[in-house]
Amino acid sequence: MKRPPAIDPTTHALFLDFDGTLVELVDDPNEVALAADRIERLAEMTDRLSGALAVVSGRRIADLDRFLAPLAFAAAGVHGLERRRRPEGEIEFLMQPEALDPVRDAVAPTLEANQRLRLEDKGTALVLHYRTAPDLAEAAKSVMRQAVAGRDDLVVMEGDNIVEVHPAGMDKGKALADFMAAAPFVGRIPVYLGDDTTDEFALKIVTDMRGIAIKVGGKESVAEYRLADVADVHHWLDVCGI
Ligand SMILES: O=P(O)(O)OC[C@H]1O[C@H](O[C@H]2O[C@H](CO)[C@@H](O)[C@H](O)[C@H]2O)[C@H](O)[C@@H](O)[C@@H]1O
Repeated sequence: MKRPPAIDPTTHALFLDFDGTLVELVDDPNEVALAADRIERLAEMTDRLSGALAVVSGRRIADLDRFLAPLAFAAAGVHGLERRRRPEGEIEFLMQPEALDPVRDAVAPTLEANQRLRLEDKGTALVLHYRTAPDLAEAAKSVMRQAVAGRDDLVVMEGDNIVEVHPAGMDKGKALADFMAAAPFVGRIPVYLGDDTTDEFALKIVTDMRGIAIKVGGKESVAEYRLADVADVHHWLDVCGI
């Protein structure tokens, strides 16, 4: 396992995935938690990086704000379909929730029949969770694939014990590249930390940009560097040089 190098607060920009990177994975998506001192540390790092720190998540930005309260951070939410370039800025929504109404209708009977599946409606994305019902994984994936059949404006994306449908054309890599094109990120070298398959889009872009791509955990990755788990991420954030 190759440990990441030190970070220079004057030349790097830091992008952090949320679930599985900053917070431990748990059964109930509403029950994740980050200790207050860890949130303070992120704010301190934001200051040292002159604002060049963003959370890049599959979560809605409103949900990230709830978990990171009382502070707020620059963020790309729902894999980039929501954007906020500065902590105090407005959230931009790149798609409207109505696009997913036919998918909501299509999955409703499966949810009714399989009540151990959990639907997370993020407005611009719909997620079926099967962490507590692994035997229903195939049913969840199948209903989502069928719901988008013939719709080239929607994609199915799989994550850690979830299957998600959202509008096509966006992923964490594209979101990161857009952030890197404008202040306060432009001109810096990107550093990205993420654990899941959906983070590979960003880890690839960062590798192409000759940045520092850091995979959290043991899954296969394009990333050059590794951290073992969430605890190791927080240890590294404390010693990384920012
Ligand atoms: O991009 P991320 O910040 O890693 O968000 C990815 C998804 O995170 C959440 O689901 C994951 O975490 C849950 C809580 O630990 C867990 O129960 C689930 O199995 C994981 O996949 C979130 O609920 C999703 O909307 C995000 O897309």
